Amino acid sequence: MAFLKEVRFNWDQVQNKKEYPFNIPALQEIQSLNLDYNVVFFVGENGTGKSTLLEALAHKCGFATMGGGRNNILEDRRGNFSLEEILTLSWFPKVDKGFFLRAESFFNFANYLDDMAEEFGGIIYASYGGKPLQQQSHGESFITLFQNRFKQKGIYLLDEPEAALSPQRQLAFLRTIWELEHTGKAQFIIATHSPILLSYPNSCILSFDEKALMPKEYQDTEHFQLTRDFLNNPKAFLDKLLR
Ligand SMILES: Nc1ncnc2c1ncn2[C@@H]1O[C@H](COP(=O)(O)OP(=O)(O)OP(=O)(O)O)[C@@H](O)[C@H]1O
Repeated sequence: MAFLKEVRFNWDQVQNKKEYPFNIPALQEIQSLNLDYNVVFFVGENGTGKSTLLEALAHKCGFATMGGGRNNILEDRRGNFSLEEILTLSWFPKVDKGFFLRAESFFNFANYLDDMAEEFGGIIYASYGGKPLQQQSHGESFITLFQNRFKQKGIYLLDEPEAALSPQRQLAFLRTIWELEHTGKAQFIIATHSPILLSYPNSCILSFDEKALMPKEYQDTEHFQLTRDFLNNPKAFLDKLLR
């Protein structure tokens, strides 16, 4: 269910649009962003601003900025979250549960759980499959997280969840998304480079590659087209690339 309907950007509060995080080209012309979909994807080339917007949304939702939910206090020491200050979120209904997954700092999140377990005991792992995430492979710990922590009604902000997942597990993850979203329990906003995840039906794909962030059809994404063309003829691609 789409809980977060819209994000408005209050650019009049920005003094210098040349400085990070206000200098992201795909965002600078945007006054409001329609997020009224159960599943929204952010796509775009590396460095186009997907994580920056996702982190600002996570911070605005009150989630731990290194990843986690509201009750986790794992903060990003980079501490630059000024983008969130110019965002106004429109909710209906408002939810305050959910999770922010950052694949790149998931190790820190697992460490954080271990520190908490030392202080409060193994009960800390109850929502994470009953054992330390560090004792599982990267991919297994992601699956454990999805299966055990992604149950509550809420908003799930995921930054490159495919990072640790095999193609088969990415397909399984599509099923996890479906089970939560089609029963009205969850809204997902996912930054991804995965053509498998992007195939999820009835989603909204927002492309950061355009002059201003805009929706794109799955088949029109570079992720789909490049992967399709490559797999249709890997040899021709490699002959051209490696000569
Ligand atoms: N703390 C920071 N200070 C200054 N610039 C930054 C900071 N963090 C990111 N940037 C820059 O902002 C731009 C957007 O970065 P961001 O991480 O949001 O991109 P992205 O689309 O998520 O990339 P990727 O697909 O590689 O994860 C990049 O040019 C990056 O170098």
